[in-house]
Amino acid sequence: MSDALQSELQARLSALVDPHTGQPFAEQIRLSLRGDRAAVRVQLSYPAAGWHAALVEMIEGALCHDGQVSAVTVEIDTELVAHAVQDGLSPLPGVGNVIAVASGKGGVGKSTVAANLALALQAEGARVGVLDADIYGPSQPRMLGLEGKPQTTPDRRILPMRAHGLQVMSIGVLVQVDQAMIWRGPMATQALQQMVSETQWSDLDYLIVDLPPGTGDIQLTLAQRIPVAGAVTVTTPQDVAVDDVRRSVAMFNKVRVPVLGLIENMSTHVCSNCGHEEAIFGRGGGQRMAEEAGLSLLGEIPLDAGLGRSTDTGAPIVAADPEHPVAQRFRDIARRVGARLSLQARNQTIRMPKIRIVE
Ligand SMILES: Nc1ncnc2c1ncn2[C@@H]1O[C@H](COP(=O)(O)OP(=O)(O)OP(=O)(O)O)[C@@H](O)[C@H]1O
Repeated sequence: MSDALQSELQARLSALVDPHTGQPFAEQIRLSLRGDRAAVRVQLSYPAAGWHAALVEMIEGALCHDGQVSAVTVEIDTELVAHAVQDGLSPLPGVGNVIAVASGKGGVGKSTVAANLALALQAEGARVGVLDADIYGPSQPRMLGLEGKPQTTPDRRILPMRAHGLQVMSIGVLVQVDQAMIWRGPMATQALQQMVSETQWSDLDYLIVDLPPGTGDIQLTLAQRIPVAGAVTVTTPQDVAVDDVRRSVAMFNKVRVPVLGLIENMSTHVCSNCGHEEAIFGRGGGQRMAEEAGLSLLGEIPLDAGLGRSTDTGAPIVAADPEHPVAQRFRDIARRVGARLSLQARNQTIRMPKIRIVE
C-alpha cells in the first residue's frame, strides 16, 4: 500500500470529530497499514467505556466505506490525568480531579445529578468518590443508601464510606443536621473544610462535590478553598433560572474555577403510564440558557418518576437500572464532563497511574 493511501486514511481519521470534546481527534488517533489491513490506536483522556463500541464503528466507517481497507483493528488507550486547581491551593491527596456540582438555587435536583453523575463516571471506567458538602440538606446518605458512621484511622483521619462502589463522605454522617442548620457561615465553612481535609480518599480519578445550593458566602468560600479542577451547574428549564445560572458562573469565575457546562434537569416530563416524553416548558430552552450564560450544554435529564424514586431510596438509576434511557443520558453527560475537563490545563505536580483499556 502506498504512502499516499496511508496519508489519506490518516487524514480521514484525524478529521473525525470526538462528539464529547467537540474537537477533531487530530493526533490522538494513529493508523498503521499492512497491505489492506489497518491497525488504529486511539488515545482518550476521559473515561468512555460505554462509547468504545460506537467509536470502533465510527473508525471502521471512515476506513472501510470505499473498499480500500479490508480489516480494521482498534486499540483504545485511556489515560486520566489530574488538572490544574486554583492558584495557591494544593490538590487533595488521593484525588486526581475535584468536580463541583453547583446550582444557583435549591430544589433543582443538584444532589440527584451529583449522585448519578458519580455513578455514571464510574460506569465509564473511572474511580470515583462523592463528597456531600450540602450542609443545609445533605441528601447523599439517603440517595446512596449510607448506613452507620464512618471509621477513623489511628492518626484520626476519616475513612470514606462505601456505596455502589463509590467512596463517599457526607456532612450528614458527621454532624447532627438540625444543629448544622443553625450554624453561621464561618462555622459551617470550618466544619466543611475540616471534612474535606481530614477524609482519606484513596486513588480517585474524580471526586464529585455536592455543594450547598445558591451563591452565598458559604458557597463562595468553599469554591475558593477546595482545590477544584472544574464545576458543573445544574438548572431547571424555567426562564427565570438563567439569572441563577449566571450568578453561579460568576461565582466560579471570581475564584478562577472553570465551569465545564450546564446540565438541565427536568427538561421534559416522562409520563409514568405511557412513557410519552413531553416538553412542558418548550424545546431548546437548555441550549438557549447555556448560550446566554456562555456555557456548553452537557445534557438534559427529564422529569421521570422512576429517577426520583430510585434516587430517593438509596439506589440511583444509573446503578439500579443501567439500561434505562435516563441512566444512558447520565452516561453521556459523564463522558462530556470528563471530556470537557480533559481540555483544561493539566496539573504537573501529581502523577496518576495510567488506565489502559484495550478493545
Ligand atoms: N429529573 C428528576 N425526575 C424526578 N424527580 C427528580 C428529578 N430530579 C430531582 N428529583 C427529585 O426532586 C427532589 C429534589 O431533588 P434534589 O434533592 O436532588 O435537589 P437539590 O437541588 O439537591 O436540592 P437542595 O440542594 O435544595 O437540597 C428529590 O426528591 C429528587 O428525587
